[in-house]
Amino acid sequence: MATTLSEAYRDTPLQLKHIIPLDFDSIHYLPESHVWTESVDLLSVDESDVPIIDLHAPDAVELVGNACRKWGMFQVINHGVPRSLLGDAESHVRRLFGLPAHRKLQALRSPGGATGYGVARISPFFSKLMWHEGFTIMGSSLEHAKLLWPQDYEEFCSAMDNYQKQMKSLAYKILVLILKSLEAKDEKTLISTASFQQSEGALQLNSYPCCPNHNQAIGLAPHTDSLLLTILHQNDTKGLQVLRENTGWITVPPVSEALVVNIGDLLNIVSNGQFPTVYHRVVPNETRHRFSMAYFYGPPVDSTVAPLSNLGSPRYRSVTVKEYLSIKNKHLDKAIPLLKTG
Ligand SMILES: O=C(O)CCC(=O)C(=O)O
Ligand SMILES: [Fe+2]
Repeated sequence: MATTLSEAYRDTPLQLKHIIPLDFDSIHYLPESHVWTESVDLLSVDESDVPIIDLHAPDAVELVGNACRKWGMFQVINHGVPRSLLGDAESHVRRLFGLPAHRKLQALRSPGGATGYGVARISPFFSKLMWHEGFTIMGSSLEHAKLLWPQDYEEFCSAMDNYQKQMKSLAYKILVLILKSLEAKDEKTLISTASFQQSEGALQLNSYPCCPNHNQAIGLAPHTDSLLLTILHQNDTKGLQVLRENTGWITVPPVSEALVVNIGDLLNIVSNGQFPTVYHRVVPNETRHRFSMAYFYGPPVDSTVAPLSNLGSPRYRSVTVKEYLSIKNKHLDKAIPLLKTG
């Protein structure tokens, strides 16, 4: 039977501190466990020229290709996702994270599990904890939504289903543009063999409450996303930053109407290293509560990903999605270098 994404994400049981977020309602200082000054360089540049691409522009393929090569990310406008749908999903996210801590803990991710309420999955790789709480959905959110709102879960589930459906179809459109920009001769083969139409997706809801002493805290530690690409909606509060060689951390400003697209590790492999995965992080804000919704899009978990054949001798070995996720779970940043062929 085909492996599901949530099976592939299940890992060895974690310590509770790597599952249970802080009770942000009752804590009004930055605990020592969350002070990052020694381990993270928090220097950042505020102005940003992250590309904003109109998906209907006649030269969209070229713009997308250039952005992937130079930035590993971009923002898209004219993407066809109705504003009302984004607003509706965001209001459900606010409602979820606005619940008191004891209610949210009803839907806590299980120690070896992949979905539900909890801290970021990358947490065990860092000695300090992050100023963040998350909620992960893979497929239906029913199981955990019922625990949060026993009488009143349907609206949340249907908003999340709609949101995922829209994101999946947008992700597919963007992927096709990206593959065209690589002049993928075997684009057709790639799409049909990996049956990207039957792709896998996961939705990660993120909340970064107002943070005392925010200059010493981190919302989400530097990381790359694992699948092909990520589509991110952020509320009107900045915090997302991307790492640029020779410049440092650059803020990706919230642009109303725009969605952020990040290249993930699997696309780095498919592009034979032409599109590097982008390192990104989130810095918390002192006075504003930030929310985001990240949709991770990838091929079916049992399918194989390899550099496209028209892009020269392969710099990475081929790997199944399942195997890649298991390597990433163990090695985080070292996962991609471990696949290098030469
Ligand atoms: O909150 C954000 O802007 C980024 C979230 C993110 O990077 C993730 O969920 O992987
Ligand atoms: Fe991310």
